[in-house]
Amino acid sequence: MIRLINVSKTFVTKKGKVEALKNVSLELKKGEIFGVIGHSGAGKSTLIRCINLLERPTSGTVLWNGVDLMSLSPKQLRDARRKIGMIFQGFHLLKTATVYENIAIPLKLSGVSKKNIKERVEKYLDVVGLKDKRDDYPSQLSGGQKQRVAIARALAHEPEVLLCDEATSALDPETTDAILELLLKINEEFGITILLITHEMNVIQKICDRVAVMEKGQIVESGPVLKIFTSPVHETTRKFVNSLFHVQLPQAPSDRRYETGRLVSLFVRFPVGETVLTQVGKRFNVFPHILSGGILHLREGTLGRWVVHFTGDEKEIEQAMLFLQNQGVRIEGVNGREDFNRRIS
Ligand SMILES: Nc1ncnc2c1ncn2[C@@H]1O[C@H](COP(=O)(O)OP(=O)(O)OP(=O)(O)O)[C@@H](O)[C@H]1O
Repeated sequence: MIRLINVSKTFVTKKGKVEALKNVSLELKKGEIFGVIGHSGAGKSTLIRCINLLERPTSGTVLWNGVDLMSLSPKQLRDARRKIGMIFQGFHLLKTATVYENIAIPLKLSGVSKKNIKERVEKYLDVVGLKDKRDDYPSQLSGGQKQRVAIARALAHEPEVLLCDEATSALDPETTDAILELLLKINEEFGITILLITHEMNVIQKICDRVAVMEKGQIVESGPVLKIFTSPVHETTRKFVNSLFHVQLPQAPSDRRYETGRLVSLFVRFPVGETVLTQVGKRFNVFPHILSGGILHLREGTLGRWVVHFTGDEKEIEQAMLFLQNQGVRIEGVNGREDFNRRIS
């Protein structure tokens, strides 16, 4: 539905050139929620703004349902943009207009009939749960309520895609969860495709189907969320994934407690994860001790990541590792302790 092909964006500033995007390619599929994560300055905002040409790429192609957006006339581009809604971290509401007017005014400017405006505003205020706030002004609303108004305003144009530019970054964790729930509902009930950018891995975890990790203007890794969380390859991706599991690794190699046995990090999908360590304990003469880790609920399923110290007979431990691998568990040596963890082939 949206395809970026080798998109680059260079800003020319007084201090010199800034390559904000370097040959970025990605495809957004109909009906999915796609997340782009990266640290500050990675190029996320530039990327999302290039999708609807709020920022014109320096080179490359932006395809919208097969049409090159950069080849369109201003009128054609305006029409295409109506199908691409956007919400922002700072909400961008009109301070002197009521909630109702904030949604109605852009519809009026787009030429929607009076009757339709009323119907749509009422419908989408209901969808975002703000019916009773229709006559309030933005200054009377909480951050979460302001973002709901912005979402209703975007939905009122009945877009095919919703672009979310750090939509939850200004909100507290509880309000963030409520807005993420709302985005999920919009995706499921109205079939609206969502592309969001964020620097928070929990946003990716909770609602995304696929994710791309950005660094220095490039996508360094991308794929289905469950796969990326189970087997992150790039160092930046690993750090983002670790940030969610709060995995604490034993200090290596000075800690003598782990000189015997096997110290490993396990990535386990559920339902396998529910029983796999109990099975290991029963089948083999080994004792697994979980040192740290946690369980994450992703849109696609549940994933556990544990740092486990296995003690017991060395041959039995080897068998247990093979058993775990056969159950689909990914086993990684713990940082700096690969010498203790003989390679498992
Ligand atoms: N209009 C601009 N003029 C000059 N440089 C810019 C402009 N917009 C962005 N940049 C630069 O491009 C790079 C990428 O910025 P961008 O805002 O896209 O990153 P980001 O990942 O969204 O970061 P943040 O999360 O902090 O917003 C940065 O080095 C930034 O300073």
